[in-house]
Amino acid sequence: MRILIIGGGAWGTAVALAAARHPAGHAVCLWLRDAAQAAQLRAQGCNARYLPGIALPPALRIASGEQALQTEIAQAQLVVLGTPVAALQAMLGQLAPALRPDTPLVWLCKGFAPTPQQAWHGQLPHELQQRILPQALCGALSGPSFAQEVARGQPTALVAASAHQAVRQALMQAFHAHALRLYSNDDLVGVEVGGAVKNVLAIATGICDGLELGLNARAALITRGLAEMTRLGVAMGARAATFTGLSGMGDLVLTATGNLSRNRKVGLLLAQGQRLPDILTTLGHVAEGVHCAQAVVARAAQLGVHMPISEAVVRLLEGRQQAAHAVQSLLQRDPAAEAGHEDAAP
Ligand SMILES: NC(=O)c1ccc[n+]([C@@H]2O[C@H](COP(=O)([O-])OP(=O)(O)OC[C@H]3O[C@@H](n4cnc5c(N)ncnc54)[C@H](O)[C@@H]3O)[C@@H](O)[C@H]2O)c1
Ligand SMILES: O=P(O)(O)OC[C@H](O)CO
Repeated sequence: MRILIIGGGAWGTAVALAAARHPAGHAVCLWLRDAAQAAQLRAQGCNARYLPGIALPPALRIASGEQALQTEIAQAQLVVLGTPVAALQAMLGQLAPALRPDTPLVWLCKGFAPTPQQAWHGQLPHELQQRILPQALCGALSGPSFAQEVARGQPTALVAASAHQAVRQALMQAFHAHALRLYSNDDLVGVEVGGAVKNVLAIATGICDGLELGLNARAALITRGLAEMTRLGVAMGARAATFTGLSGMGDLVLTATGNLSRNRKVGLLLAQGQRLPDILTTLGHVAEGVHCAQAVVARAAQLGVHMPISEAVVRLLEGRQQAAHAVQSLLQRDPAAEAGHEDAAP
């Protein structure tokens, strides 16, 4: 299979590695927008900035430049977009001239478009795609997955999400092997909402742990976070069952508790009193929850969905509230019933 992965950050590179190591012997190309970085990857045989110490197999081709991109897109049997959500709108436009209508197109990003000044602010990846490439066969590869672990070949389960069977099958053929296990799901909305909202909730859990509120508080936050993620997803047309799966609960647990998470790290450092711009500078990687928290809350408000944890994260990120006050405001809310038990009035 001929596979093109666009974006040489941590996750794009890890996914390219997984495809290149597949026993079927796929022909894999990793395309980077930065020609100097591409040359460095070729020269050093690893992606020293994003995945230091992990060797790239010689068979993995590294490409750069607009002409090479258009040629690779036209020849690919699967195109994978590994860039952050903020780059998706532009990337979809770049793909348009060469993408064949029967070539499956899949994105790896997790978030809502964080572009307040644009009309598409707060849209999910598939909503952007529907505006720009409405005919394309699309989907997402999501689920609990730290790039470093996938790159090292450690066991990981992912979700191949698409309404199109051809896309789910292409993903299985490309990646399912050895330590990487893929599960299919046709609820793309649910998978995208889970991937986006878990980042915001991981910031909240990082704050909770950074303030040393305890393991009980962490479990409460994750569980109630899952409830608010599910409420938003269902209001947007997703199936509730998706949120109990890998791209919902699975990714929420990983990102909220795993110290490899950039979003969790943002929360831990905010709890120490560090300033958000300083945190983002030292992080050196994208933390999607920071960029899309406001969009999550705005989208929820439009739909009349209550998301108290995400709302508290937005107040903190915008500097409108201190962490300790956000905790107080969450604890002081009125008693409520658990989801599915609304008749059991408090
Ligand atoms: N790192 C992980 O463990 C992981 C796992 C699953 C999903 N994701 C998701 O994958 C997406 C990418 O994350 P990452 O970890 O690779 O980020 P990263 O910060 O490691 O790298 C981002 C990469 O995207 C590139 N980029 C940015 N704008 C671009 C553009 N317009 N065109 C081409 N390239 C562009 C940057 O140069 C950089 O190489 C995010 O949405 C993230 O939530 C990450
Ligand atoms: O490091 P994070 O917080 O961006 O999370 C990475 C992945 O999305 C975990 O599945």
